[in-house]
Order: sequence, then C-alpha cells, then structure tokens
Amino acid sequence: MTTAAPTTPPVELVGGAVAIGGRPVLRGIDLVVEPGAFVALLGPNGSGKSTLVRALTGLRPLASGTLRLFGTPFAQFHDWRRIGFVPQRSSAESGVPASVWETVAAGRLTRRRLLRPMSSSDKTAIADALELVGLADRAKDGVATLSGGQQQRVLIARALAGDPDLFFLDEPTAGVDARNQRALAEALGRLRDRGATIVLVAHELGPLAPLVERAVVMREGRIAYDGPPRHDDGHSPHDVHHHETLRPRHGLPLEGRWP
Ligand SMILES: Nc1ncnc2c1ncn2[C@@H]1O[C@H](COP(=O)(O)OP(=O)(O)OP(=O)(O)O)[C@@H](O)[C@H]1O
Repeated sequence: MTTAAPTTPPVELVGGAVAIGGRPVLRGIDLVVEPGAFVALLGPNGSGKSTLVRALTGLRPLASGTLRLFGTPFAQFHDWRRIGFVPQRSSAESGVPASVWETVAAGRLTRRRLLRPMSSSDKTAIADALELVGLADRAKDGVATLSGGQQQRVLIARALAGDPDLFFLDEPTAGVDARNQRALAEALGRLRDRGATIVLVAHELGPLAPLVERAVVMREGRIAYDGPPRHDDGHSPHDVHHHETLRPRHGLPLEGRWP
C-alpha cells in the first residue's frame, strides 16, 4: 500500500451500464468511492451487485459510462497490483490440491518479477497476510482440508499478499459460520486501519456491520439508496429509524427493508 495520504478516489464510475446477452443488467450507475472508504453493496438476488463489482474490476465490459480507477481512465489503467479481488468462495475449491501457503503465495505473483525467486519481502508479505487472517498455523495444510470460512480467509490472504490499496470482495460472508465471520470482520477491520479502501458485496452484514460506513443498495440494476447503513441494533451513530437519515439518492423511495 502506498503511504502518502491519497486524495484521488480509487473508483469513479459515471453513467455506468452493463448488458448481458443484450439484456440491460445495470443502468445509470454513478459511484464514487473515496480513499479509505468501507462500502457495502447490498440488494436482493439478481439486483446487479456482482455484475457491478465485475464491471469495476474490468471483468465485465461497460456498455456505456466512464470508469476511472485511481484517477486513470479504465482503458489506460495498468496498475492492477493496486487492486485485490476476492471472488465468491466457490472459486477456491478447484481440484488442485494447493496448500494454504501456495494459494496465498499466488497472490504475490503480480508483485514479483517474472522468473525471479521469491524475495524475503515476498515471504514477509505472505506471512503477514496469513497472520492478518488468523491462519498462520495452517500454512502447510491443504486448502481442501479447511472449512468454508477458513477457505474464504485464504482467498482474502491471497489478495492481501499483493498489498493492494483497493479490495473488492464478493459475498465474503456467504456460507461462513458465525465464528469465521467474526474473524473475517477482524481481518477486514485491520485492513481498513492500514488505509485500504474496501468495497464488498453482502446479503447480510452480520459482524461486518460496525465496519460499514456506507451502504449502496441495488435494486433492478440501479442504485436505489446510497448513504449511511441501517443497523437494526439501534446502536448506530446514524439512527436509521429516522427517515431523514435514510434519504435515498436520485429521489427514489426506499421500499421496505433491505433484503
Ligand atoms: N453470466 C450471466 N449470464 C446471464 N445473465 C447474467 C449473468 N450474470 C448475471 N446475469 C444476470 O444479471 C442480473 C444481475 O446479476 P448479479 O449476479 O449481478 O446480481 P447479484 O445482485 O449479485 O445477485 P446475487 O445476490 O444472486 O449474487 C441477474 O438478472 C442475472 O440473471
């Protein structure tokens, strides 16, 4: 991660639209993510959360709109090591019997010069990443021997090893038991404290709720609400039971509860 206090938004999407198979899936998406922000993308199944994350990482092309990453127009952006992407957990379960350490080391590849042996800084970054997600003692174990929640943390460690400034996580808590969700929240909190910008997709925030500063709620391919998160525990600094704090952007009504 860079040490100078950054001011350029890591993500600036204006008028973003995505079509899949000719069908519009995202429309009129304006999203600026400030440095150091912790943003949750929420919304019902099929509302476009994963597609938005994929569009922001270039995995899905935009049909229209302009995207800048760290101030650079997407077409000119090449500094991919600044971006970490943690896909949905199923991608970790390939048939390859990799160890935890090997999987995390793979995340270091973008930093290493081709065909150079691993440096001590590579090894330190891998050890730090494993430490941060609480799996230092499992480094030699096969990924397949870990629980789903632990596998999710391996994927996060893999992204961490590349020392990116901006993290996208697609449903990091899906199918993860409560204890691992708490460990995950702790790891993401430490990441945030290091100055990383975090954008994650979630169905339920659970233990992540105290970390989330901004909720972007998707509905039918559009942003239906963008603002302080709603916490049902009543301990939020933003008392979301008051409607004035739930003012949705674009003047759209916020229908019902979040899913
Ligand atoms: N590869 C694809 N082929 C066809 N349609 C797709 C594809 N990926 C997404 N879609 C469609 O795009 C819309 C948005 O899907 P997306 O996965 O982004 O939603 P989501 O909010 O992330 O949902 P979930 O919470 O179920 O993951 C849905 O209608 C979905 O069917």
